Amino acid sequence: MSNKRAQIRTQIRKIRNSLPKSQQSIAAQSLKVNFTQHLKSKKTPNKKHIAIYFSNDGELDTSLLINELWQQNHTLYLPVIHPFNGATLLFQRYEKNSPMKANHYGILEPKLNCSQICPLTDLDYLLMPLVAFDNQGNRLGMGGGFYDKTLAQLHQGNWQKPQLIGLAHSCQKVDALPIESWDVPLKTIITPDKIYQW
Ligand SMILES: Nc1nc2c(c(=O)[nH]1)N(C=O)[C@@H](CNc1ccc(C(=O)N[C@@H](CCC(=O)O)C(=O)O)cc1)CN2
Ligand SMILES: Nc1ncnc2c1ncn2[C@@H]1O[C@H](COP(=O)(O)OP(=O)(O)OP(=O)(O)O)[C@@H](O)[C@H]1O
Repeated sequence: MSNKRAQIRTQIRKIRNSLPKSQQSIAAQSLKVNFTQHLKSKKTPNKKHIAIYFSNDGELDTSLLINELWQQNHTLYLPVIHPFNGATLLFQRYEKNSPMKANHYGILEPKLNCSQICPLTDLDYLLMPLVAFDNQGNRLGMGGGFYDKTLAQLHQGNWQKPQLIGLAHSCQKVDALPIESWDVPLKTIITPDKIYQW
């Protein structure tokens, strides 16, 4: 792992973990507004299959957005760390009463139920956590390679679905990230202040 990537991770994780609670709450509200507006701007009113994540480590809080998307009758999924297939993710249906358990990192995920897993290319949107992003839509994550390995199957060709959308605080933006061959750049990143599109 490049030292520079590790340095950026440590630095940005520290900054986002020190955001005051009041700012986190405002950011969660703005995320809800920004993503729902983004959906509306697409003028495709039907219900979508959307993978999201449970916030951890100072990440942009998704809880308000989750409730809003349920109210709008979209179908939601959360990442589940694959029980044996290396460090990849499965996306499992998430409903209000889904049984949950903490994963290796203490992040809640739905208890594995194979009948509720959505194939990656059946998702309309994949909302992704990230530690840092840059001016070109490159993404640096927590360092497990979970999302990159999961997306590797898509990266081979031209795919329509899912649309990859990164979620981040504005303070997670850097000018340029040192990129690696397996990094999958994002076309959209939503922050509380701005929607970036490439
Ligand atoms: N909210 C959220 N969920 C997610 C991710 C994420 O980045 N955010 N992931 C994105 O891939 C996957 C989990 N990846 C993670 C990788 C490292 C750590 C972490 O806290 N690492 C500790 C070391 C802990 C240990 O090794 O036991 C650390 O770096 O301090 C957390 C999640 C799946 N779910
Ligand atoms: N497509 C891939 N194929 C094989 N190995 C990969 C792939 N993507 C990432 N890796 C491995 O995973 C490790 C971590 O990758 P990286 O630092 O890019 O993770 P990250 O983007 O920060 O984490 P995450 O995607 O979980 O948020 C790398 O050292 C690399 O060896």
